[in-house]
Amino acid sequence: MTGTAAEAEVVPLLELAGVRAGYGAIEVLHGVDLALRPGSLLALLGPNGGGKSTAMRVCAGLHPATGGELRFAGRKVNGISAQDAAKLGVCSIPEGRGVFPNLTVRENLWAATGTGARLADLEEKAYGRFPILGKRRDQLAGSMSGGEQQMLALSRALGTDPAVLLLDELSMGLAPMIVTRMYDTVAELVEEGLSVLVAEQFARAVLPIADTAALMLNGRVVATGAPAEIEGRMAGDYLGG
Ligand SMILES: Nc1ncnc2c1ncn2[C@@H]1O[C@H](COP(=O)(O)OP(=O)(O)OP(=O)(O)O)[C@@H](O)[C@H]1O
Repeated sequence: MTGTAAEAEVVPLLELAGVRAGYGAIEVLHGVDLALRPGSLLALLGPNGGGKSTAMRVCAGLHPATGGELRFAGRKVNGISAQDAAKLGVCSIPEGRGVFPNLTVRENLWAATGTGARLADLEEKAYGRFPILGKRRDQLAGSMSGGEQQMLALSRALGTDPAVLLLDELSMGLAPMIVTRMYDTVAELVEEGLSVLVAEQFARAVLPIADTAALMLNGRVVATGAPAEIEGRMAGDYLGG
């Protein structure tokens, strides 16, 4: 699904062009190029510490770029706040899930109504997609399994009706079967038109549903292409079992 002239003309919904970023004096992104086409899934792969999370945080307006351009639908949005990125429809589920452990499932969904969504609608969608959440509606999120928490995080994110979903290490701490189930849901969302950027160390989990993959090493995207092509370029270690 890559490489045709028609696809090359599509304006990416979210784009990093030569983006640099760091922590204090230490630069960790050294000119990152990434382009998320509308209605597609881009898998950002690579080993620990390569800069995937930092790139995701730049995309969400949570971390400043010190160079290059962050673009949304072709428009430069460097310096955008997380709130303004959310208003543009960029929603992120950070590494570690981003649910409130001391709130119940229902209260967690309620906390996502700040954007104007109705709790009843959020519940209907969440429990429709993940019936187990309906059964756990009065349970504290922190006492649920990792997979259930991830389902809740995803339901919260979808409640805001995002255009772009940023998922950082969805597979972390989850059993392989649950990871497959979660990525099946993500694939359905992409079918429905959502654009998704996934940072994932466990490449095998996401490659089957990705439209495009990018390999990040030491703060640089060293290859971008069709999933099979990128899989071929990756050392066995990086594929994560
Ligand atoms: N808050 C921080 N302060 C200082 N350095 C940081 C901070 N967060 C990340 N780093 C450093 O930036 C580099 C890139 O980290 P980043 O988390 O973006 O990589 P990653 O590819 O997502 O890896 P992981 O999957 O382990 O999160 C690493 O060397 C890391 O130690």
